[in-house]
Amino acid sequence: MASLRLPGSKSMTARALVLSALAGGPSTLAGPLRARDTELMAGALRALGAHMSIADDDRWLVRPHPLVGPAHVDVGLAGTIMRFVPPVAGLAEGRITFDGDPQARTRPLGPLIGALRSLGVRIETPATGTGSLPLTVFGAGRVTGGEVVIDASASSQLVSGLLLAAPRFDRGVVVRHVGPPVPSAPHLRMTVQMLRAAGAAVDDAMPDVWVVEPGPLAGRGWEIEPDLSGAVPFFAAALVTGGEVTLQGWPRSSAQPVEQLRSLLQRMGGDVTLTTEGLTVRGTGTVRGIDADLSDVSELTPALTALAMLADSPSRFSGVAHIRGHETDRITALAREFTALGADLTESEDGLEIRPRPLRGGTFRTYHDHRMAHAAAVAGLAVPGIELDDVSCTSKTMPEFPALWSAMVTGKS
Ligand SMILES: O=C(O)C1=C[C@@H](OP(=O)(O)O)[C@@H](O)[C@H](O)C1
Ligand SMILES: C=C(OP(=O)(O)O)C(=O)O
Repeated sequence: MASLRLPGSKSMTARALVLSALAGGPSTLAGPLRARDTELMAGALRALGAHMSIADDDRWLVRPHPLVGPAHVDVGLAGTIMRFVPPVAGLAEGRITFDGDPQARTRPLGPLIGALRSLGVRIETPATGTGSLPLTVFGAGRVTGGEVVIDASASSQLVSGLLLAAPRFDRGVVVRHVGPPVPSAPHLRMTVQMLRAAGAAVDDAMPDVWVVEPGPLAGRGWEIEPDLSGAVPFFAAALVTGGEVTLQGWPRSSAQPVEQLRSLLQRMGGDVTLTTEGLTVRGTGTVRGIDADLSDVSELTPALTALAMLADSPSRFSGVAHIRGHETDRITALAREFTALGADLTESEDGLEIRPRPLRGGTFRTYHDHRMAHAAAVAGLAVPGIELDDVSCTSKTMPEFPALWSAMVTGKS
């Protein structure tokens, strides 16, 4: 039995920082995530002029300030920064350059660049550019805004980025998605919910259309929920071992996709309950294979794949073609690394088919991807001798992952 206190949600922390930097007065973030992605996000907004006090682990303070360049934004490997900050840079005055880790340069950004240009933002990319980093925004101090059509099938963040800055555009924004389905719908709902909490008028009643009216954003106190995605490998551990894992401090009502997760874990043989202590997952030690569309919770694919490999029947995961553009091509990376450990799994264009059979130990490459490390950790509960080539990638969203994991495994949490 383990009871864990996990850091705040990466997605909520990123949104709260952006909305706070664009607000008319100061804001606080209670329980923020301190990790590479969110520290770089705070650094990016600070480079644009916002005052960020983030020394205290439990409470960050943001004081908005007029946005100005010149500035350089290091996005690291964070999708949230490369998609949420260029629209903010358009509102700043001056030249703002963006770049990141080598793998960040392969992540899809073209639709956002095109959309921002059509909304009146001047952006330059190298002549050899392929619709990704590096790029330069020549901020004019204002963005006209208006209607824009975008294919956001590569990432919901392409829409979220436009929406978060849109109240500050002269005409707000109407975003229409055209193309294959936009993944990660719960993250879009989180964007809309947090915009409304900051006082923005948002209409998302029509499928694939989002309308944000121009208007002020209010500074406020943000309560950041514990990170549900970061909790999933720990919940998976409960299923694999037949144990019980509680995520402390879980709110009664959440902006994260807890119902989708509950349904998946229950179908795989777990029991999920919300008590006064938190969100508790119980396992029986038997894991069941499932056929599931993971598009709502695509970032959980690596941990769920590891779980499916330890199940008593095959699984098929679909709906996640776009995770080939996450920190690494997660479909290929999972297939390659688990096959090397003796697994029988095959890639499809939009997912994975997993036929469980005994695995052996060996080296598991993470490709700088924190969630690959989570997958290996889950598999390692049942298979001795799996060695990660690099565990430091977990600092992207949870630097304390290695310590928390070993505390759980050794019964100290
Ligand atoms: O907006 C966000 O905070 C996120 C949206 C999702 O991105 P995609 O839609 O690209 O999957 C998710 O996978 C990512 O980890 C965080
Ligand atoms: C896809 C992820 O991150 P990012 O915000 O960089 O897209 C993730 O955390 O699984």
